[in-house]
Amino acid sequence: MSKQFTTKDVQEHNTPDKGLYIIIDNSVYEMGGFVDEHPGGAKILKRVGGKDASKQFWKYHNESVLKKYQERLKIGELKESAKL
Ligand code: HEM
Repeated sequence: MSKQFTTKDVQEHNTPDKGLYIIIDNSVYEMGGFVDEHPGGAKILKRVGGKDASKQFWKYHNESVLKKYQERLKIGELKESAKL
């Protein structure tokens, strides 16, 4: 089973130093090691650290980006109770 996170866990990881967690749909991604490589730039990613970035993600990317990077960046899922 994949690791479960609360929205609080995600909120507490909002800088590359602490770990830069973002939520896309109900999955949690750790972007700290990827910010400097992100083709869309580091700044825009840092701005959504600790937050749900689903809307922004789907605006600029498609499913193939997620498929390509999820093995490297995905660290788990949001807990059921955190979806409220
Ligand atoms: C798992 C998270 C993410 C991954 C793996 C990722 C990866 C990428 C990749 C590979 C590109 C190059 C274009 C492409 O191949 O489609 C890109 C472009 C971009 N990304 Fe991300 N990205 C992520 C999250 C985000 C988020 C959360 C934002 C906004 C807050 C963002 C904003 C952008 C922008 C603005 C571009 C440039 C689009 C363009 O030049 O047309 N990305 N990203």
